[in-house]
Amino acid sequence: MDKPHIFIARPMPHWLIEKLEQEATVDVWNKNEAVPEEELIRRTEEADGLFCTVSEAVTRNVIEQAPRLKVIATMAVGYNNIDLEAARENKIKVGHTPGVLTETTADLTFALLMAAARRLPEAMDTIRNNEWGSWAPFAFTGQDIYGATLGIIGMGRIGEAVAKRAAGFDMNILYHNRSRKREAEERVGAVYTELDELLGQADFVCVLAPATPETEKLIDAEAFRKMKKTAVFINSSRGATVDEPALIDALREGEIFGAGLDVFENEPIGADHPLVSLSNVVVLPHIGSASEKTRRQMADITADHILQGLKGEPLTHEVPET
Ligand SMILES: NC(=O)C1=CN([C@@H]2O[C@H](COP(=O)(O)OP(=O)(O)OC[C@H]3O[C@@H](n4cnc5c(N)ncnc54)[C@H](OP(=O)(O)O)[C@@H]3O)[C@@H](O)[C@H]2O)C=CC1
Ligand SMILES: O=CC(=O)O
Repeated sequence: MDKPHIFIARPMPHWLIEKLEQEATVDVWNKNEAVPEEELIRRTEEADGLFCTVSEAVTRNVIEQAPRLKVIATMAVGYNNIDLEAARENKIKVGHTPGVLTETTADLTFALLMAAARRLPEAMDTIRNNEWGSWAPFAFTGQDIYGATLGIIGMGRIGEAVAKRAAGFDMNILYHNRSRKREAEERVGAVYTELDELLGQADFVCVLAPATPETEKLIDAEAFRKMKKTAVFINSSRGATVDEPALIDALREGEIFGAGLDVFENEPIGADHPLVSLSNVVVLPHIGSASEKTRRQMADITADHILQGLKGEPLTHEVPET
């Protein structure tokens, strides 16, 4: 019998390809950029397994033109780029990587919070540009982190890990979810609030809810108006949760103090993106889970999901039913 066939949508290390080649033939997209839809259709039409990332739009169009496909495994916890309904209709299993990246992403989210609050990139540019004159009493004054109020929208795995870090800074922690998470309240001393109350009280507003139809542009112009003028907005979930033009206006007009962003409405963004030229914004290229250890583990789990799917076995982390 012919070996099954796998398409991997990114360059991957040899050990991972060799692991998959023991069971299948493997085709790899050798560019570090999203596979365009037409190419994705072409490369998956004969595939039994698709190994993808956050950047591929795995649409109904792609899925319906891949009659052999049994498993889609994304090297990410978020799966908003995959048409789950089309996958279910076509009896394709979908796997993701929850848990393994939680602490690494929480580290990055807290780093963004600190960098934006204390204006680190802006201050560093002063030295890079040879503009540091002397110690100046009111140069680069930012917002205090210690003892401030953190509002987390989406108190899931990563939200709670961020709250744990915040507790070490004696922060007051507010959170908003669709449902209360009483265990988290006990573990990190977080207080459940309605969204509007959180927006009005928080010194730091941090979005960690997934991109869903319900969270699309959840943070809009009105939400920014409700925030303190000294508030710092942090987004390391997905760009779709924020109305980006409204964020740009809020930053330009001083409705909020600053922002730390790891994700954007349309990724990648370039140097000409309006958010990049704003001095009160820290921008990162979607690197939340990017530690060497975590990315290796995510790749390995994703490869396991592919192999499990090819054998018709349950996936270790199948995406939850919605
Ligand atoms: N920047 C990066 O590199 C990374 C980004 N991410 C992003 O972080 C997200 C969260 O990951 P993780 O913590 O593991 O996921 P979880 O599923 O553990 O947490 C998500 C939380 O969001 C809450 N939520 C869902 N819908 C809403 C809503 N409409 N309003 C308010 N809260 C909501 C959920 O609670 P409830 O159901 O009660 O509402 C849940 O507690 C991922 O989906 C991904 O988009 C993840 C990893 C890396
Ligand atoms: O954005 C990354 C993810 O794991 O989701």
